Amino acid sequence: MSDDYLSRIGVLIRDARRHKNLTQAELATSLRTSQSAVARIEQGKQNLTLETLARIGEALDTEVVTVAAATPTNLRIEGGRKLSGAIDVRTSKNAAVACLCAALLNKGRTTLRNLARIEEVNRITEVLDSIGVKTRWLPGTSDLEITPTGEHVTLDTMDEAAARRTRTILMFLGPLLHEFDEFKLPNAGGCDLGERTVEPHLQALKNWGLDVVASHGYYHATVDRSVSPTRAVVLTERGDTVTENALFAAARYDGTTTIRNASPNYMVQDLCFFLQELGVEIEGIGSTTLTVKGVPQINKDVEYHPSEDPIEAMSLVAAAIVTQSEITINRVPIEFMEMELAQLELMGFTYEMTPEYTSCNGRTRLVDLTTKPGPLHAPKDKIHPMPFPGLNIDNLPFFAVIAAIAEGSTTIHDWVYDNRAIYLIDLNALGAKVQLMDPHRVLIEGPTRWRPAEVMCPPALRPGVVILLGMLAAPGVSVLRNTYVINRGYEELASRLNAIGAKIETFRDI
Ligand SMILES: CC(=O)N[C@H]1[C@@H](OP(=O)(O)OP(=O)(O)OC[C@H]2O[C@@H](n3ccc(=O)[nH]c3=O)[C@H](O)[C@@H]2O)O[C@H](CO)[C@@H](O)[C@@H]1O
Ligand SMILES: C=C(OP(=O)(O)O)C(=O)O
Repeated sequence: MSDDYLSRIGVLIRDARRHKNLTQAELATSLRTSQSAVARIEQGKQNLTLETLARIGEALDTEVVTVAAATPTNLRIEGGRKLSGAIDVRTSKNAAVACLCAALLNKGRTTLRNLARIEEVNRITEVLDSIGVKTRWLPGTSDLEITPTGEHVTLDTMDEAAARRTRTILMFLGPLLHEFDEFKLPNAGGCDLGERTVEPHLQALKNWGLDVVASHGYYHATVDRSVSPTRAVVLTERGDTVTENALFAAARYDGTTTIRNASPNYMVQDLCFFLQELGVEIEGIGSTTLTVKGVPQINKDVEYHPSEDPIEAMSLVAAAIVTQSEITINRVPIEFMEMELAQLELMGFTYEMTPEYTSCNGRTRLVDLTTKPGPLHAPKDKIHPMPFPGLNIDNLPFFAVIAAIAEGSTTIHDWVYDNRAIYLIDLNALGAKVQLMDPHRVLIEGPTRWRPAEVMCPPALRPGVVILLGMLAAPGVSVLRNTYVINRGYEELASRLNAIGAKIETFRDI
């Protein structure tokens, strides 16, 4: 490589690292090299092998320096087509990750049936495999078998690159506090949505003696076995994964725990159902107070079917609305879509539903929903999320693309994430009129005269899909670049949409 080329790559790497808020030392740790080597690379003073470039690309989650098989996936979308036919909602990412972490509580074999085959699950199975928990897709199925191979997991061999690409690693704290008096985990990653809190997890787990110090890119955890919950554990945020961590701790605690301000959301319910299969007694599922009678040692061969994804259901409803299509969306977990549908009805949306039937977990209620195309108008009031049974925060971004086709102005207020609403202005490249009022509120003027565009996928899952849906609406050929984040949460989304009439081609650079 010429020196000039090396310094250009160096600048790209430096910029991508800063964008990820990593220090040179933190990047060096994930590359298993020294801070001075990273400094030399960024100054263009270090010869780079293709393998090193690929590893840097992975660590920074950027296409800039990615090569070979790790090149980014792009989508070419021929928009303006109507969709028709039927599509099934797959099982949810968020229940999958909760159950995968819960499998760490079990010394027996766990089989998770019909799991979504998505990148988020792949990252966690990579982490599990690297610490001595064997994972295996049963041939010809989407059933994942998880078997511990020793008395304890081996954290020293953890695939840190995989761990750092997901926030889920934070949910290893709860299961691992039962295994070790002292351990360390790499810091959590995931979608770039601004700062996301960790403190509520640590406050919750303190009740079981866990103390965590974060330094140099790791959580250093110690467990004081003399500490156990003496009164109700009150969560300082009604977070989904916080509640899950508290449940992991309570599940193998030799006693009964009451968890207050628990999230009653869909993935927490799925986790509770799975923990019940493991023999843990839980009362109050679906409410904000959970009472858990733990089982100190769990060694059971169990299977569990996580339920269908309300966020995918909402994504598909939005796809139908923006393409003005009549489609049937099968297996919609209706309890977790009621607010969204009520909000859509306020905007003039109509649909039909079948009677309810039960998901394979035996608990979650499903319907098949048929969308009816028709004109939509802006709602009178702002649209905002609330903890379940409110409108799901992960479904909020889809209202942006829906508001863009509705007549009038819609305000969307995302109080939850510091950095998610901002990605919605990428819809403007497709002709939408989305104005960022402040970091948490956007104002959308509809209807939109869509036009095709080439857009870099935002580094966040739901906004990425929102842009994709805008492209489905826009007549002409659009390109969405670097879509890893979409694959983090949706299984084969492009080909499944193609099966109902979309025209989306997947291609890679280089
Ligand atoms: C794997 C998984 O299940 N991920 C979901 C989970 O992430 P997770 O449970 O990790 O969500 P976070 O803990 O990051 O919470 C999201 C944001 O909401 C804020 N917050 C949360 C609760 C609360 O009572 N008050 C409050 O202010 C947090 O400070 C944070 O900024 O919940 C998020 C919010 O529903 C969803 O977007 C994620 O898809
Ligand atoms: C924010 C999301 O997920 P995660 O918690 O995995 O980042 C999401 O599913 O939209």
